Amino acid sequence: MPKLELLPAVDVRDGQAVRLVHGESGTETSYGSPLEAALTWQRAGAEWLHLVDLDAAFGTGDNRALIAEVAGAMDIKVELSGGIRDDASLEAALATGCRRVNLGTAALETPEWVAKVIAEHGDKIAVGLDVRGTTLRGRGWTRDGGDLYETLARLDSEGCARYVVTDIAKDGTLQGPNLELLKNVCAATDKPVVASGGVSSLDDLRAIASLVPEGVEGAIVGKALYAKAFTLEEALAAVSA
Ligand SMILES: O=C(O)c1ccccc1NCC(=O)[C@H](O)[C@H](O)COP(=O)(O)O
Repeated sequence: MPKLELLPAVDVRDGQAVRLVHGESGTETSYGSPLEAALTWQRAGAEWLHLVDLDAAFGTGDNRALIAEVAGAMDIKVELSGGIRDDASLEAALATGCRRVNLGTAALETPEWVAKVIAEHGDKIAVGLDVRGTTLRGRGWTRDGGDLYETLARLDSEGCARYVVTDIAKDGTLQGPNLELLKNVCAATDKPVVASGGVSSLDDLRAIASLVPEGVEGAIVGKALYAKAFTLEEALAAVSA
C-alpha cells in the first residue's frame, strides 16, 4: 500500500511564519523566519513543503519575493498556495520552481480560467476545497463560494488532478481531522485527496493513513508541528509503519 505523504506547512503573513485558528486573519501566532521553518522541515526528512502566502490569500499584500526565496532554497517538492487567481500570480508561482500550486478562490469565482489552466498545466494544478459544512469558502476563507460536491463534479469533468480538502472549523485547532469529510470527498471523486486541517497527534495521522486505500494521498500538518505535539521525524515514522 502506498504510504501517506506528509506536507509540513509554512504559512507566511507579513514576512513571518505564522499559524492561524480557523484560518482567520488576526489570530496569528508567529513562529519566526519562514525560511528557517522550511529548512527545519527539510532537514527532518520532509519530501514536501506546503507553503502558503496568507497575505495574498487575504488580499492584504503579498510575500511573493520571500515565497520565491523559500521555494528556491528547497531541495524537496513544494506545493504553493494563497492568492493564485490569474495569469500573473500563476506565472509567478510556477516560476518559483514549485511542484504544484493550489487554486482556491479562482475555482469558485473564475471557473473558465481554472478550466483553461488545468488543461494547460495538468497535475501542476491542484484545487483547494476549503469548506464549512459542505459550503466552499474563498477569498482567504472569508466568503461563501458554492456547494462542495457540485464544484467537485465540475472540476472532475474538467480534469482537475488533485484536491486539497480543508475543514475550516478544524484548521489550526488541534482538534483532529474531519475523517467523515475526507471519506465523503474520496467517495465522490477518483482523484487523489490531500487532507488539511486539525491534525493533533500521531494517531490522527494514522487515521488519515488508513484512508489511503480510499484515495487520500497526503496530509498537511501545521500547528501540531509548531506546538511540538510530535516531531516531523516521528510523524514520518508513524505513516511509513
Ligand atoms: O491555503 C490557503 O490558501 C489558506 C488561505 C487562508 C487561510 C488559510 C490557508 N491555509 C492554511 C493551511 O493550509 C494550513 O497550513 C493547513 O490547513 C494546516 O492546518 P493545521 O494543521 O490545522 O495547522
